[in-house]
Amino acid sequence: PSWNHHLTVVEGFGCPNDPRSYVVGGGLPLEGRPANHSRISYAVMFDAGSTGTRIHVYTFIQSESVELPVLDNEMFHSVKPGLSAYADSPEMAGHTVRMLLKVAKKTVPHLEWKRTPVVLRATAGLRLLPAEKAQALLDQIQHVFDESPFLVPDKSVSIMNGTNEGILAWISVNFLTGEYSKTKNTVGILDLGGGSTQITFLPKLRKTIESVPAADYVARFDIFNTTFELYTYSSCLPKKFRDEWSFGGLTYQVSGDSDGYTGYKTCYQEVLKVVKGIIHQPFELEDNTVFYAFSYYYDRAVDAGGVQRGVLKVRDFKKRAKEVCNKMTKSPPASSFLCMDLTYITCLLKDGFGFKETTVLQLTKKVNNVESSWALGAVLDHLHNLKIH
Ligand SMILES: Nc1ccn([C@@H]2O[C@H](COP(=O)(O)OP(=O)(O)O)[C@@H](O)[C@H]2O)c(=O)n1
Repeated sequence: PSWNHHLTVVEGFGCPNDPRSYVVGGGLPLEGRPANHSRISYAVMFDAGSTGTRIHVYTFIQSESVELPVLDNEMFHSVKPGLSAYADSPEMAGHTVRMLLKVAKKTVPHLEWKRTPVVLRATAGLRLLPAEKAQALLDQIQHVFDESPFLVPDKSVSIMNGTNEGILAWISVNFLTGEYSKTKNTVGILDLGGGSTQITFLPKLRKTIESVPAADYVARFDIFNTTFELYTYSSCLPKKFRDEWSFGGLTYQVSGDSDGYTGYKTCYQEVLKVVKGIIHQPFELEDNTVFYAFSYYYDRAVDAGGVQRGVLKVRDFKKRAKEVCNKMTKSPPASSFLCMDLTYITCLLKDGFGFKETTVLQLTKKVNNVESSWALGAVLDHLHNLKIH
């Protein structure tokens, strides 16, 4: 199979410097596209996350000879807060999705609307809401989709489980790095969201698969006549982000304990209580497996001033956590949750998953200018039915 990964930014959407929205494109020059043997198609995926709702509009070139399509374009736009903030006013959730659909209408040519699928998958935010509140939000969105001029497939609006989030993010990143076709060099993924965290990789040793504590740590799916067998683990962990934390229509005031101890060591002991023992440590986390870490891993590394050319060792998180936390004992911090978050990440990586301090992580927001998220994998699964089980 041939792969086209030459994606370049060609046009901004909305405000040109707005990091929440952009379009990438490039791919093959138009005159280079074989007219009879390939066709252009579009797909719309909504990521209803705990901290925001995002729309991805993908343009694919499908040639007859290649099983998977070539990604030509991604139009992306995001809004805050996430849909769970509208737990008591579902019509606001519908309004959010209706507004974002305007992006799809601008991107997809009019004639293609009725052939273009629209799908929404919700993650931790809706998973954590009472079932009837989450259902009211989903019903409202289904209604907006049904009213739209796009193709609405069966089960187009649903809550996705954490395991699928991990697998689909793995598919996305390996599709974008082009590592699918060379199964030996696939990269692992680490995702840390507002309400859940995932680790997924292709084990090199049989023992890693054999030593999992439960069957749902292993995911299988078919692509290119190969069955991939991945180690995947998704965990939902209590977290204290922000000084005011809103969820499901309630706002929680979060404050420090004035009599409590401060500093990295004490903070680490506290975080350890949450992480230790509840996360399975996979048998192998070999130094030669590259892990791509995104979402909060990336955001917090940037906040800590620690991303150098996108590469960071586990011990760099620890170093920055120590500096930030120990400085806090002397003067008030610039960002009140940075100490806690960096300590949390260090603890999750070391004592949670069992990474070595020397493990190198590839911190990334985008791969080849396309958002690193499960959304692309979810579209590929939808279009090609990868039979994940
Ligand atoms: N396309 C995306 C999606 C999420 N994110 C970041 O990922 C973090 C949390 O993601 P999320 O709201 O989807 O959380 P979960 O619902 O997955 O727990 C935030 O820092 C987002 O800004 C991103 O950078 N790009």
